[in-house]
Amino acid sequence: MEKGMESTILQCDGVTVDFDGFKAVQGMNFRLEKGELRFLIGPNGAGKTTMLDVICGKVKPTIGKVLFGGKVDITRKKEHQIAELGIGRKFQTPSIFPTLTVFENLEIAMRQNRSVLAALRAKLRAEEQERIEAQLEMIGLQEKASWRAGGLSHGEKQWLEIGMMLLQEPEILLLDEPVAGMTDNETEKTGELLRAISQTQSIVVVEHDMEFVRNFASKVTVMHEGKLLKEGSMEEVQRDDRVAEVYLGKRRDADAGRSTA
Ligand SMILES: Nc1ncnc2c1ncn2[C@@H]1O[C@H](COP(=O)(O)OP(=O)(O)OP(=O)(O)O)[C@@H](O)[C@H]1O
Repeated sequence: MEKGMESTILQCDGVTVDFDGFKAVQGMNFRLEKGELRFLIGPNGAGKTTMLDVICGKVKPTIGKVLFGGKVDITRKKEHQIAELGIGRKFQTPSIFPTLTVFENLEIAMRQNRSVLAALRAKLRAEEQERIEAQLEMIGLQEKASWRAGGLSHGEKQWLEIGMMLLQEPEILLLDEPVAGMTDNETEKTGELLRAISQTQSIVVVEHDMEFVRNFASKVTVMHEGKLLKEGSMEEVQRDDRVAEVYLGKRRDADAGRSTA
């Protein structure tokens, strides 16, 4: 989709999550446009992961709405129904089949409705073979299609899992710290992969690696104590005194902040 024709794919209105009296998220508003690569940042315990959990249906908000595609309120739907609607979640630890090849992992992901054995036994149609090959190219693993997935590097395993998610054709991908533990080179490649994906899909990334965010974010959402603290470009966010305060734990001198911004 052209950037000028963006429209809202996800809208969270006044989301509050209460864990036995503790409000992990409080009145959070969040809006994601189609084809956006959005970064969700904030100090430890800010509520970022809980927001992803709400969007994918793992956690139910006590108050608030989550509208997908402008009309469906998904807060009452089950996790698997939300996944079927087109919201894919990737956790930090890869969930690949280590003893199967890279290609077989992608094959299984494409045929998610069948059992592993049935998926591997069914003959691939030419068009399915092409889809897997295109996916291998996108995640940069064409040369390793016949490798056992368990033998891949940490970064490659993450890309394989992203490729597996993409074969399920989600409209939104939710990623939790995708570059944690990656080498600089792998981190750079991951940023480029996410950019490429955002040509056709929308992505929300929870991230602590600020250099990665600086290099790849156009819009950043900052959370603090369960609330929206600031939203804007990385430059705008970095200039904000309240953001500096929550990250550094002290108030930055406002004048000094302005003169160095
Ligand atoms: N199931 C739960 N029960 C009780 N409290 C929880 C639960 N899950 C999270 N919390 C608390 O909610 C708050 C927000 O947690 P969350 O994991 O969303 O923060 P975060 O911003 O993702 O932090 P981090 O960057 O450290 O992963 C934290 O104080 C956490 O301890």
